[in-house]
Amino acid sequence: MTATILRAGANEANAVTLAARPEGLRLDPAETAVVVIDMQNAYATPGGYVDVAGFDISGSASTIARIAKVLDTTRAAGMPVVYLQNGWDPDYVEAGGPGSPNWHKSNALKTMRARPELAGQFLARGGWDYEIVDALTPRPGDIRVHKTRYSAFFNSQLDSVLRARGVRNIVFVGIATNVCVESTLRDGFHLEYFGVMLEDATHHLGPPEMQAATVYNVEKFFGWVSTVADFCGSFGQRPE
Ligand SMILES: NC(=O)N/C=C\C(=O)O
Repeated sequence: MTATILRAGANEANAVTLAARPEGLRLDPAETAVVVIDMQNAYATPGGYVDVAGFDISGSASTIARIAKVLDTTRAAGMPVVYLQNGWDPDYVEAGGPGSPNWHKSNALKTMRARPELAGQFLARGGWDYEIVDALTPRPGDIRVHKTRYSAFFNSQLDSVLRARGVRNIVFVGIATNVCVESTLRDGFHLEYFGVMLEDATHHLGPPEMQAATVYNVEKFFGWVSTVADFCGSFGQRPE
């Protein structure tokens, strides 16, 4: 850690120092939220969409356990927990038809088209695949936001939910590092949010280089990278 950045306008008296790369950050908990990206059965449970589509989800159990620790610390510190849930209505109108690139690129939609016996199973609101994994079930006071594309800022309530609470700093956890986490952190950057990714509370889709590539992108261009231990150590010391 070479330097420490205090976000302009933040309340220094309340700020907490978070070890991060490329610089440490001083963050005011009153302006900080944890955003949980897509910790749904689809992405983190055997039998869910990405498992059936052939991606390796062997790292998801340890990721879930580390996210649970982050959320305990976040709630105890009085900071908002915002859960994103990726998916569409049961008729898949929100997925877009052939006129949408999403229709062509979504591996959930492609897998269901290739295997008609799976039609309707993946990422449909109201179904098991869409639900948050049991171990991370939202608690009273947590916020759920639905999203229909990789970036959680696109056509969703996320920006309004955060701005209404005065949030300027977003700590990201979830799956997948290289798809929805990175897309959302990038869009947050362009909306002037300070984005921090907890690298060991995220998990990639595809080969391990994908995790490393996003860590590089975030650290070098779009935000800051920290760890679960550093986050819990810093924010866990605040009185409830
Ligand atoms: N949550 C994600 O990162 N999703 C990635 C792929 C997909 O939803 O098909």
